[in-house]
Amino acid sequence: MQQETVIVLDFGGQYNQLIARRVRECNVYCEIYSYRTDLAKIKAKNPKGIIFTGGPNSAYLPDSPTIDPEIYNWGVPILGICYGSQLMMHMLGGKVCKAPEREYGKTLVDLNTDSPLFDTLPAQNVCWMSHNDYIEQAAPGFEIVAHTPNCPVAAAQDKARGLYAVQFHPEVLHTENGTKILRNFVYNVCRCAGDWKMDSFVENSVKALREKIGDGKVLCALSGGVDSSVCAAMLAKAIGKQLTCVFVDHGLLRKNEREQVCEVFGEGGQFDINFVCVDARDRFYKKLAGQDAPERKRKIIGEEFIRVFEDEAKKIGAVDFLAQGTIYPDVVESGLGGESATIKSHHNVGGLPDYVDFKEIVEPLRDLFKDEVRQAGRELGLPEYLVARQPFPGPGLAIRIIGDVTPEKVAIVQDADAIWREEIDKLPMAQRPSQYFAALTNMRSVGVMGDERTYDYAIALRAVTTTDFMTAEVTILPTETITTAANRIVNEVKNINRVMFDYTTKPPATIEFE
Ligand SMILES: Nc1ncnc2c1ncn2[C@@H]1O[C@H](COP(=O)(O)OP(=O)(O)OP(=O)(O)O)[C@@H](O)[C@H]1O
Ligand SMILES: O=c1[nH]c(=O)c2[nH+]cn([C@@H]3O[C@H](COP(=O)(O)O)[C@@H](O)[C@H]3O)c2[nH]1
Ligand SMILES: NC(=O)CC[C@H](N)C(=O)O
Ligand SMILES: [Mg+2]
Repeated sequence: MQQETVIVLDFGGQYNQLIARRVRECNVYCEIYSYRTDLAKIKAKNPKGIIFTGGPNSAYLPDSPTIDPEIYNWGVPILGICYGSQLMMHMLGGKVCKAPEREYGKTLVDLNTDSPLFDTLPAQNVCWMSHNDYIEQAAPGFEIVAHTPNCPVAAAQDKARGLYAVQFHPEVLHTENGTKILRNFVYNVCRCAGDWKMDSFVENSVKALREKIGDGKVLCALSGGVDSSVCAAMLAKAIGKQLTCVFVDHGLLRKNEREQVCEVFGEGGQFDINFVCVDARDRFYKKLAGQDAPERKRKIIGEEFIRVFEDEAKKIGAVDFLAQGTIYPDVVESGLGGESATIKSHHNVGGLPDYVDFKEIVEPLRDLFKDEVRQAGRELGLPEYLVARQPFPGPGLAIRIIGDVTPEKVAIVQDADAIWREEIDKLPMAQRPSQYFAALTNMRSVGVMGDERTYDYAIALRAVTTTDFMTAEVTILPTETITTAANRIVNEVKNINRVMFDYTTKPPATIEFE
C-alpha cells in the first residue's frame, strides 16, 4: 500500500523542515523537494497535496525561483506560504509588489473562519509574519479569507481549484493554531486519512529490511547515540545475528564514553548482539594532525570512519551492507534535500568519501526527524535513558575544539565537559537544557594562579533549549550552576584559566562550537 504523501516544494525558506515536521505531526508523511524538481517526478510521487515554502526572493522579479505553471491545472491541492503564496498569486494573475509597510513578527490577523483552512479557529488569530513584499491584489477566482491592517491579502483561496495562499507562517510556533491550519489543509482540503504512525513505520521497516538483506551480512555503525541505537535495534529485530555492530573509539569521545557504550552493548550487556569496539584513536589523530578548518576536519573524520568500517568488514568476511543511523535533518543540512544551503557536512552524509567498499549503505531512519526516531525506539522497546539522551555528533570533540586537534586538547575538553554535565545533571529534569557541553576555544590569555602568571586556554560552556535543533534558545540556568562549574573547571582542569558562557542563540550561531 502506498503511503499518503504531502510534498513540500522548497523555495529557499528558513523553515522548510519545520513545515514537513508539522505535517508529520498530523500523521501525514511529508517530504521536501527543491522547486527545481521536475514536475513529472513530483507527479510520480502521487502526492495528496503540495506546499510551497517561503523564500528570500521577490516573486515579481524576472530571475526569482518559479515553477512549471502546469502544476496549477493538475488538480492536486496547493498551499502557498509567504513567498509561496506570493508566487502563486503572481503566476495566476494577481498583483504582488513591495509592501508599503513590511510586517515582521507576531501580528493579529482577521480570519474568515468559513474557510476550510481556518475551520475551528477564532476570528482573530496571532500569526507570525516575515515579509517585505505583499499581495496587493489576489488573482482572479480567489476569495480573500484573511487580512491585517497592513496586509489586504493575508490569505486567499480558490476552493474549486484547491489553491490556498497564506502570507504568514503557520509552521512557526509563534503562529497560534499554526499546526491546526496545516492539519486543516491536509485533512479538510487534501482529504488525507492520516496513515503515518510510528508503530506501522517500525513494522513496515523491519519487514522491508528483511526482504532487502535476505541472508546477507550487515555491519552497523553504532555510536551508542539515539539514532544508531534505534537503527541497530531495528536491524537486530529484522535479521538477528547476521548483524555486527561496530563502535569506533576515534579518540574524540566524551570522558568515559567508551566504557559506558561497551557496558551497555558489549558482552554481558543488555543486548544479545555481535558487538565490536575498535580502538582507532591513533589513526584519527594522525589524520587530523595540523588540520584546523572545520569542514576539512569533518571530511577527514567521515572518510576515516568508513575506512575503519571497511577494515572491520574484512575481518567479519563478506559483509554486504553498511548500516548507519542517518536521519532526515542530516540529509537536509548536508545540502541534499530541498534548497537549503550546505550548512555543514554531516560526517555520515556530505562527509562520506566518493568510494565506499560496501555493496550498499542501509539507512532505515533516513526519512525520520529526531522525535520520530525516539518514538520508533520506544516502539522497539529500547530503554528511556537511551532514547531520550542528548545528541552527540559523530565527529565528536573534534568539532568542539577550535583549531587543530591534539590528544592533549581532547583531554582538556573531556574533563571540562564532564564537570559541566555533572553540574547540570544535578538540576531537576525540567530545568535541564536540550543540549549542553563544553568547547575548547583556541584563545589563550593571561591569568594568575598561586601568585604565578599563567597563559592558558579558555573553555566555553554551552547550554541550549530546543525541540527541533534547527533553532535554539540559550537556556537560562541558575547562576550557581554556572559559577560552580566555572570554579571547578579552572581548579580541576589543567591548562584552563578562564571559563566563558556562550549566550548566543541559533541563528545566528549554531549549537555546536566549531
Ligand atoms: N563512534 C562511532 N562509532 C560508530 N559509528 C558511529 C560513531 N559515531 C557516529 N557513528 C555513526 O554515524 C551516525 C551519525 O551519527 P549521529 O551522532 O548523528 O547519530 P547517533 O550517534 O546515532 O545519535 P545521536 O544524534 O543521538 O548522537 C550514527 O548513527 C552512526 O551510524
Ligand atoms: O550526528 C551529527 N553529525 C554531525 O556532523 C553534526 N553536526 C552537528 N550535529 C548536531 O546537530 C544539531 C544542530 O547542530 P548545529 O546547530 O551545530 O548545526 C546539534 O544537536 C549538533 O550536536 C551533528 N550531529
Ligand atoms: N518569508 C518569505 O517568504 C518572504 C517572501 C518575500 N521575499 C517577501 O519579502 O515578502
Ligand atoms: Mg551521535
